[in-house]
Parts: sequence; C-alpha cells; structure tokens
Amino acid sequence: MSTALRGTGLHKSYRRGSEEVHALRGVSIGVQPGEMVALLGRSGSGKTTLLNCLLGWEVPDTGEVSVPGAATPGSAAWTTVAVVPQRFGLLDELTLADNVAMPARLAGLPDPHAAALGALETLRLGHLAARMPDEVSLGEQQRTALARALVVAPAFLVADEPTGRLDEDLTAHVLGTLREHCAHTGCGVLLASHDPVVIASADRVVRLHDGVVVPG
Ligand SMILES: Nc1ncnc2c1ncn2[C@@H]1O[C@H](COP(=O)(O)OP(=O)(O)OP(=O)(O)O)[C@@H](O)[C@H]1O
Repeated sequence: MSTALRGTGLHKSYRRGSEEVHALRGVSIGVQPGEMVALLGRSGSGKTTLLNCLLGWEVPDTGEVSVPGAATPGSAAWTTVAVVPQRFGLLDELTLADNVAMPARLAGLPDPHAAALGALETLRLGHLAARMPDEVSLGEQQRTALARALVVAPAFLVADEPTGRLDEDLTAHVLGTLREHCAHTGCGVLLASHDPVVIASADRVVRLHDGVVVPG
C-alpha cells in the first residue's frame, strides 16, 4: 500500500445558478512522508477545493483519493491527517490552550495540557495560552490552529494559506517550524498558498491554474 497522501485524476465542478464552475479539471498530486509541498495558485485556481477533496470534506466528481491507513477519504484520524483550515476552525468557547489540547486529549496523549502548552510555545504563543480566540489577533488564531494540528505529530498536515495572516517575520518562523517538524517527525506537509515566500521553504511546488496542474 502507498505511503503517500494522494489524489489522482480529480475533477470537481460546482453549479452556480445556470453556470457550471470547473474547480478541478483532472488534478493529480501526491505528498510523500517527510516532504513539504507548496500548492501555489491564484485566488480561485482550485487550491481549497483540492485540499477539501484530499481531506474527504468534498467528494470529487471523478478521480481517487487515497490516505495511508484510512479506509475512505474523510475517515482518517487527526493523527493521520491534521488540518489547518482557511478559517482556522477554533472553538470560540475554549481557551487557546484548550483548543490545542483537544486533539491531544482525543489521541490519548498522557498530558494533553502540557503538550498544548509546548505546541503553543513553539509557535511563540505561550503567553496567550489562557486567552479566548476572540481575544487574540487573526494571525495568532492562525498560529493556534497550526499548533493544534502539530500537537499530535500527525503523519500528514494539510494547511490552507497558513501564513495568510502573518507578517514577514512570523511567516519565516512558521515555515521554519514546519520544515523542522517535517525533518524530525517525517510528517508530509501540503501547504496551499499564493505567497511566493512559501516556495523557498518547500521541497517541491505544484502550481494550479484554473483547476489544472501547470508546469514551472
Ligand atoms: N461551494 C462552491 N460553489 C460554487 N463555486 C465554488 C464553490 N467553492 C468554490 N467554488 C469556485 O471554484 C473555484 C475554485 O475555488 P477554490 O476555493 O478552490 O480556489 P482557491 O484557489 O482556494 O481560492 P482562494 O485562494 O481565494 O482561497 C472558484 O472559481 C470558486 O469560486
């Protein structure tokens, strides 16, 4: 069985009134353990749709998704494929520490709170652990979502614009943290972005244009 997170020949269309939008038109992509892949493309090129198909959050019209260790796309545990969604998906009624501790608790880690504090420290957020999501900036919420993804050392990480709310310094820090994480844990990372800075940190770049993978 393949050890890669993979989508093969993915097509996905949406209906918008009488118009049909072809978000993906035969996209194939694979992410190997330990590799960091940047998925680049302008707004509307299909990046989020592709990530959602890989996560099983959307069902492709045709094509196949395979996730190592999961019977069907979408059935993978957080420890197999962790996600940083475009809108972060933090729970408003929990502190940042409790948001990050949640997957650690579900995965049965011995001390979820300590693990959460460690992950927040790594993302330079330790001093905000007791705050609620609406008491921190969007960039801090985004890094909290990243800490929540990394806390269980997942086999793969899929992140939608994980640096979109960050300045240059924090972007470099987050990309460096991800690089280190890949090297240490063997996590395969797929980062959707339209930030050229992300290219420099990636092992490989996949470019999407109008729902198709294009060269260069
Ligand atoms: N639920 C939907 N209904 C209709 N059209 C959609 C839907 N979701 C996405 N689309 C369209 O599909 C195309 C691809 O959208 P997608 O969100 O995948 O692009 P993206 O590259 O992630 O964009 P961004 O960088 O702005 O997040 C766009 O034309 C978008 O308007």
